[in-house]
Amino acid sequence: MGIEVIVEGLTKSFGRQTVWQDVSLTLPPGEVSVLLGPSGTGKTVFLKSVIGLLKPERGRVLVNGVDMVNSPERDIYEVRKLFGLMFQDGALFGSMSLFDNIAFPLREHTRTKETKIRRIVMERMEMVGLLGAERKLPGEISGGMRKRAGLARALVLDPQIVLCDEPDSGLDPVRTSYLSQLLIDLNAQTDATMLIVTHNLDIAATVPDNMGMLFRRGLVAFGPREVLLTSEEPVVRQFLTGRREGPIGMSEEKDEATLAGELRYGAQLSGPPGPLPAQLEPSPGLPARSAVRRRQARVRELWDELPAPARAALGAAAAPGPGERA
Ligand SMILES: Nc1ncnc2c1ncn2[C@@H]1O[C@H](COP(=O)(O)OP(=O)(O)OP(=O)(O)O)[C@@H](O)[C@H]1O
Repeated sequence: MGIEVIVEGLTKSFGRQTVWQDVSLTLPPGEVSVLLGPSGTGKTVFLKSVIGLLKPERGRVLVNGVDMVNSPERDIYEVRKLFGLMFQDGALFGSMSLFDNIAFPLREHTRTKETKIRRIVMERMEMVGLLGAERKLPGEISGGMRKRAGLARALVLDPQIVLCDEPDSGLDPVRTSYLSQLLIDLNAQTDATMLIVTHNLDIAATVPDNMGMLFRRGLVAFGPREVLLTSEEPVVRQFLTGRREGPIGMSEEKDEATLAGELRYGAQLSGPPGPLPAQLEPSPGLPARSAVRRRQARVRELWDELPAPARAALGAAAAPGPGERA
C-alpha cells in the first residue's frame, strides 16, 4: 500500500514573492488526489517541495517519519526513492530509445541484472500500453505516448508515492480521457499514493478520491472530491464551471484542455444540484482499487465535519451506521 504524506503549515517564497503560505493537507495512503489551480499558483513548486527539491521557509512534509523540508539531505535522499515522478514534458532523453529511457532509473539507481531490467521495463510498458514501441525515439512518437513513457519510467522502481505534474499538458481531450483511465488503472494495480497536479477538469472530475485547490497564495480547500465538486466557494465554482465572472482573472488564464473539460463538466457542475460526474472505475479485468474501501471508512469518520452538499453528494449509503459515530 502507498504511504501517507502529511503536509503541515508549509510556506514557500522566492525573495519577496510568497508563492503560497500555511498549506496543510494529508494525502491518504493509496488514494488518488488532485491539486488544482490556475497557472502560476505554485503547483509545481508544491510538488518539488514535497520531494525536498525546494526548501520552504516554514512547515514540514512528513513521509515515512522523515521531514522532507528540515531533515539532513542524506535522509531526504533515501525517502525520495519511494517516489515516482512524472514531469510535465515527460523529461525523456531524446537520443535514447523508449526502452532505455524507461530502464534508466533501474540502471542508474540499482544493480539489477539486464534480464530482470528487461522484464520490469516490458511489464511497465505493457501497463501503459506501449508494447511494441521499445525501439522508438521520443521524437518519433506522439505527445500522448511520450506522457505514457514518462509514466512508465516513474513506475519502474515500484514507487509508493507517484507525483504527476500536469500529465495532460499538450494532450487533446480524447487523449486526456485515455490518460485519466490509465491513472485509475495504475492505482488499481499498484495501490500507490498518487498526487496529480493539473488544471484539467476532465481529470479533476473523473479521477481523484480527493481534491484541493491552490489560489492566490493559499490552499482554498482539500478533502474528498465531493467537497470541492459541491463547494460554494466563489473561486472553486468559477474554476470548475468556467465562468468568466469571478475572482480568477485574465492573468490566471486557462489553457485549451481546461476549456474543453469545462464544456463537458461545467454545465453539469454549474446547474442545479444533481449527481456529480462519476469517478472512473478500473478497466475490466483489473483488480478493484483497494483505496475505495479505505476511503469509505475515512469518509465515515469525517462525516460530521463535511459540508451538507458534500454529504448529499456522497449519499446516505456513505454515512456512518448507528454505532459508528465517534
Ligand atoms: N526556482 C524559482 N525561482 C524563482 N521563482 C520561481 C522558481 N520556481 C517557480 N517560481 C515562481 O513560482 C510561481 C509558481 O510557479 P509554478 O511553476 O509552481 O506554478 P504552477 O501552478 O505549476 O503553474 P502552471 O500551471 O503554469 O505550470 C511562479 O510565479 C514562478 O515564476
